[in-house]
Amino acid sequence: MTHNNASTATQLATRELSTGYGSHEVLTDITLSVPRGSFFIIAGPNGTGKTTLLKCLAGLSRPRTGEVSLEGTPLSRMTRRELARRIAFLPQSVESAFSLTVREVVLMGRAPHLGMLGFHKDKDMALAEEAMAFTDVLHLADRSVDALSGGEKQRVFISRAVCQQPEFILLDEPTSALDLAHQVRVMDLMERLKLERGTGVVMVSHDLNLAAMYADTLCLIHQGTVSAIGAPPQVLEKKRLETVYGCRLFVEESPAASSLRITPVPARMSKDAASH
Ligand SMILES: Nc1ncnc2c1ncn2[C@@H]1O[C@H](COP(=O)(O)OP(=O)(O)OP(=O)(O)O)[C@@H](O)[C@H]1O
Repeated sequence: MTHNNASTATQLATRELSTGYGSHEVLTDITLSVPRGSFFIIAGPNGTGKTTLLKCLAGLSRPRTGEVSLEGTPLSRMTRRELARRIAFLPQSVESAFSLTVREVVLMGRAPHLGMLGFHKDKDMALAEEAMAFTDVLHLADRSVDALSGGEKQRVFISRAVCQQPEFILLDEPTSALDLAHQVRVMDLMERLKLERGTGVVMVSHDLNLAAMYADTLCLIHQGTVSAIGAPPQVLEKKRLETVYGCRLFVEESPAASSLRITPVPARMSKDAASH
């Protein structure tokens, strides 16, 4: 089922966003928007401000100037609870302080939706089961999260975000510690969330090849500003990427999904790269 267009009017957007830490300005004048039902990937070299941007989009950091808004309402005017109902954020690493079972962690996704007394209802339990099935962790439901592998844990925290039923899900490098099969699994899950539930997916990733295959919009950040934004083939231009990343690259047609494939070139082969 493809999500209808009614909700694509809902946008998570920044306008002239600038921010930093102390005297260090990290992001300058970032204006972008992500519609619901789209897959938006943020890439760029280390230390260029991708995580900082994602935290601003999640409402966890306030920009110094400019604004982040959801459906036209500035995040700064929304309560934490409302934000948590509408936007799920998965940081680079999630540590659980207590030894909780997978079901308990996934149920935590319902917290922003609970009534005054904070009791889970049958509906919350059913949504947790559904989220665990969607992310293929149902068979782990009664296991302690602490005793799971990195890939399994990653899926549990994605499951918690799915259970939250957010309009937007924001993920910081969710595939960086995963093997190839699990990388594709996480990307496929996000694609299903986008298509079946109309969720807006915003992901920070260093993997330009995955971005080329999955992103509707790729945003390349360089030195705190948007270097390029658009469909992956428009952004993944050899000269631009070599300038931004400061290395030689092969950029060629990939056999997969008629997308581009980017390969960094070892120094000993860099003469060959010039001709590609
Ligand atoms: N809490 C902080 N206090 C001070 N400086 C910070 C803080 N967090 C990040 N920075 C600095 O801000 C800059 C951008 O950091 P950020 O984590 O947003 O970059 P990034 O593009 O996500 O990097 P990476 O690809 O390495 O994860 C870096 O120079 C970093 O050292």
